[in-house]
Parts: sequence; C-alpha cells; structure tokens
Amino acid sequence: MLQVSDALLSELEELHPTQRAAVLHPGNVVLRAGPGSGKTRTLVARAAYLLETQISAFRGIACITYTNAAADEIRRRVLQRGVRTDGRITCSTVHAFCLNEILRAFAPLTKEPAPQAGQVLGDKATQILLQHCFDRVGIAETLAQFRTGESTRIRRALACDEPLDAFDPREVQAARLYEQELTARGQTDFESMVTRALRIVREHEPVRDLLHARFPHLIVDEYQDLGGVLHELVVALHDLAGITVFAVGDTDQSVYGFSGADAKYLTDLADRGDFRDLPLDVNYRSGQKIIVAAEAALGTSRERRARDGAPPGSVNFHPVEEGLDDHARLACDLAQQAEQQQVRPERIAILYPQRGRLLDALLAELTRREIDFLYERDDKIPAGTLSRFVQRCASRAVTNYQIHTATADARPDMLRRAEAPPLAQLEHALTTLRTEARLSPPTSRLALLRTLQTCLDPQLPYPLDASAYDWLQRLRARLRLDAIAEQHPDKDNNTSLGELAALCRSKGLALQDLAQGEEVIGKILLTTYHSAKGREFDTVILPGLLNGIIPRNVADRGKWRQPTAKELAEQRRTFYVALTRAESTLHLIYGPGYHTKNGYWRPDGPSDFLIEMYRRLPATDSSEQQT
Ligand SMILES: Nc1ncnc2c1ncn2[C@@H]1O[C@H](COP(=O)(O)OP(=O)(O)OP(=O)(O)O)[C@@H](O)[C@H]1O
Repeated sequence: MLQVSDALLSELEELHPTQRAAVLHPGNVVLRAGPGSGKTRTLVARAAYLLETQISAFRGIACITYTNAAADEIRRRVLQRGVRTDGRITCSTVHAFCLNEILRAFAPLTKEPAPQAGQVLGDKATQILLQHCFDRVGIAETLAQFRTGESTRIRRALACDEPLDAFDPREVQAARLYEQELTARGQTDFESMVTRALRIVREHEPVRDLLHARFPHLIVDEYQDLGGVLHELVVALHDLAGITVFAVGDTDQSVYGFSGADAKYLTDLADRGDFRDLPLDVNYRSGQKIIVAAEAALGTSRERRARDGAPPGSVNFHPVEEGLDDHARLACDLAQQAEQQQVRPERIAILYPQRGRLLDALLAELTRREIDFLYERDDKIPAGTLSRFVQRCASRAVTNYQIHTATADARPDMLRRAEAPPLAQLEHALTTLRTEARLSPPTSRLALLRTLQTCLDPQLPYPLDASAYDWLQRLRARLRLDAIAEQHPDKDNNTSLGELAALCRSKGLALQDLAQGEEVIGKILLTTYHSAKGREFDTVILPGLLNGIIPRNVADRGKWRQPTAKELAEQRRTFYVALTRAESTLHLIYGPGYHTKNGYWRPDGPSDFLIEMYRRLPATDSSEQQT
C-alpha cells in the first residue's frame, strides 16, 4: 500500500482533478497551462509525491529551471510542503545542472576535465571574446554588446544542426570561430556547457546509466524558455537514459526568444506519443475580468476561467493628457489609493517594459513623494550565483530588521508575511558555491548555519538604510566569500564581489537596495515586465502604455529599427505576462505621446497592444471599465 504523509494527502485533495492526474501519472507528462493555473504548485506536489512514494531513499529528482530565482522558489515551496528531501532533490538552473551533475560529476569517467577556476566565461568575458571574433572575420563594426543574443541563437542552431539561412553568414563564421577559440583557450561558457553535457550524455552509456540511477525523474519548469540544445538534452535524457520527464510550461509566456528560446520545443514534446499532454484551464490567481483582458491583449482566446467564487477583479483604463511625468504622477496616485484601501504595499507592483524615460519619471515621482518602494535595479547588480547569494542574504537581513523593529502587535503578522529565504536554503546555496569552488567542506553543517545566523540575524540587526558597502564587506569576511570568488569556475563569480562593492560605494547603496528579486514587506515594487514573471500581486499598475515604449523599436547593431513580426509577438507576450500578474486590480495608463531623451515630442498615441485589447473586450466590460 502507498504510504503518503498527511501533508501530501491534504495537498492532493486540494488540487484540481487535472492537477492531481498530472501529479500521479506514472509516465511522462507535459503540463501546458496558462498564468496562475497552478503549474508551479503541481510541479512541487509532483516532486513531493515522487520523493515520498516512487523513488527509493538513495535516488532523487533533478529539477531544472531557467533562472536561479525559479530554482530558489521551487526549493522553498518543496520545503514549505514539509517534505523531507534529505538532499534528494537537486533544483538548479540548466547551466548549474550541466556543470555540477554532468561535467563535474562524470569528469573521471569521461576523462574530460571539468571547468576549473575562472574557466567559465560570464556575460562580459563572452562579449569580449565575441568582439574579438567579429574583428577577425572582418566585421569589426558589429558590436558584440548588441549581438550576443544572435550569436547564441546561431550557436544553438549549429549544435542542433538546424538551418542557418536566416542568419548573416559573417556572424555564422564568427560563431564558429568563437567555438574554436573557446576550445583552443581551454575555456567554456554557459552555452558550451550545455552542448558538452549533451555530447557526453549521447556518447557515454555509463554516464546515462548512472544519471538514470541517480535521477530516475527529471522535472523541467518554464519549458518554453528553453532553447534547442536544452531541449535536445532533455530528449536525450529521456530517450537514451530512460529518465521520466515532467515538463511544465506556457507557450504564451515565452519571452526569451532573443536568447534562442522557442515555445515550439514544448509543443514538440507534447506531440510525442509517449508523453501525456495535460492542459489546466482554471486560473487561481486573477479575477475573470483580468483573465478576459489579458487574453484580449494576447489576441487569442484561451477561454480560461477564474476559480469558482473568485471576485471578478477590475481592469481600469486611465488616460493622461500629457507625457511621462503625468504617467508617473498617476501611477503614484493609484498606488497610494490602493494602500488607503488596505492593500499591503508589497502586494502592489508598478511595472515598466524597459529602462528609459518612463523609469526615470517613475523614480523621480516615487522619491519626491517619499513613497516606500523597492526598485529592482535589474541592469546594475552583477550577474552570477555568488552575487545572487549576497542579494538573498541582504533580503534575509532586511526582513530580520523589519521584524525586530515591528511593534509587538504587528510582529505576528510580519512573521506570517515574511518571505525571506530560510537559513537552511542559504546554507544550501553557500555549500553549493563552496563545492563548485572546490573548497574543503565546512567542519559541520551546523557551524555554517550558525555563522550565517550570526551574520544575518544578529541581536542588533542592520537598519534598512545601513551602508550596503559596510554590510557586504563584513559578510565577505565572515563567510569567506572571497575564497569562493577566487576559485569558482564561473568567471562572473570571480569578479562579482569586487563589482558589487564598487557599485555599493559609487551609488551609496543601502542594504535594502541589495535585496533583489525578493518581496520586501512594506514596500511597493518597481520592476520590469520580465522580472515580474512567475510572481503575483494584488494590484498591478502599468504606466507608459504608449507606442514607442510598448511596442517599441529594437536595437540592432547599434541602430534602432522596427520590430520584426516575431519580435512584436514576443513583446506582446511580455505585455501579457505583465497583465497576468494581477489578482484583483489592473491599472492601465496611456496618453497622447511622450518626450524622448532629447526633448523631442513623439505623438504616437496609446500602445497598439492596448487599443487592440480594448477593441476585443466585450462591450459591457470595456465601457464599464473606462475611467
Ligand atoms: N488547486 C488549487 N486550488 C487553489 N489555489 C490554487 C490551486 N492551484 C494553484 N493555486 C494557487 O494559484 C496561484 C498560482 O499558482 P502557481 O504560482 O503555481 O501558478 P503558475 O501556473 O506557476 O503561474 P505563472 O505561470 O503565472 O507563474 C498560487 O497562489 C497557488 O497557490
């Protein structure tokens, strides 16, 4: 008889029958479902179910996600379910999976040395090498900083033997040269780690057997964001290694096409006879009006419905008379009104498509009104897992301070609302970083936990506005982060601590500015459409819905051009992602145009996406919602 814990049993009872069917299905599953349909919840329940009932104590599950944030989120939710994982769930990004579980784990078997300290090129080093290749093939005027996405697409097409006709032949030549240069220099980058891992799985039967023994099940989240090589890797792990696959995704939320992702791979998988394709059509997040509006913006009705009894929510169209300063003022008014209506600040998000004049206006207005907000500086904080670890530690320290300074009455509520990373998760992340850097293991897990605790939850916590620089320097010293930075194979990690410190100093950042990608209690969030993916808020405010901002022209070789049909479709999906973050209220702000950086007035009117969405809305809805 199957033994399942009470926690899992009650979770299975709460799930929708299709969600439950996906969890319990004995074979491969593709779960294609829309926003808020409980994909992540189902995935977590599946992981818990497999660990409790299907997989012996010595084997585990590999769970692959597109971003570190998503990997953290899944790890957090599995722990929250009360599942004792005992290290049996390996939740990582695709690149970390390839590096740690294939290249490094099987280096002695394949005789291919795993990347050593600093051999994995990060974003910046990749650009420098690519520029060198452009120079060598005679297209020095092509700037690598604008072409890394294209180069990645070419390299993925090369690795998958896909047609290359759509690419500029000189850039194809540069991409080939880039691969040769990497090999000649004994270096690798994120892309080539996946290509190498794929080759190893295809060529080495013992590797496949061992992978299957360790991970009889593979779970892949956000499948639509994967590129061709990753898809081939999943297919090889299934077809050649016999691993059971659970793939989750939403083709409508595919927003990383610029880096070679393509939703067609999810469809390919779903079309296979040996996968069960399960759709989920209830949206548990948003009210029906928001669902209808989002589908109208997408231009395709998916006929999804809100959960029974969900309030309908509201979609509000707000015209302004002038430029972006008006948008910013109104966005702040609406955020303040939501707060007055008892919406908690951290449940309110102001989202913008990309940096530029709109963001400048929002920052100025939020600051002028002294609104408590958290601005996620997506472009400035250095990339890499070490930097992300520091940011998560900052989030923990910030939350600790807030709880410490809350009144006795407010404290229980604070503790309930706090979403800061648990110490155990941070300890896990730190141990992984140390292992990747080949540092000797700490004397005991407890010792590491204790050090983390004294750093992040001290008796006298750091105030939110404490100098981020001072805090960082202490964290570096106490956790010996510089030793990790020095020895880590990922070049981004080699340099990120220095870059972080320089940034904290030059911009005079406060501790709370480092707490990225995490919900901070009491603060309205200001972030991009892309960074909002996978998150949910009560109230979502979208200012700047103007032609030229969304949709917008794209930078191509340092110049601006109109988006292609494919790029336009991707921008529309990004807009859809932003709309679908709202649970109960959506505010859409538009106007006649805006002033560019040079003061030139662009009278291009409201966003075509918004106009099309408005026209498609049922008459009662659109007139009722106009303000
Ligand atoms: N069966 C269910 N009953 C009630 N609530 C549910 C159910 N399934 C999911 N939810 C809730 O719906 C919300 C959205 O779930 P989840 O984050 O798993 O969706 P998702 O499909 O991953 O969303 P997205 O693709 O937009 O990121 C969560 O608050 C979750 O707890």
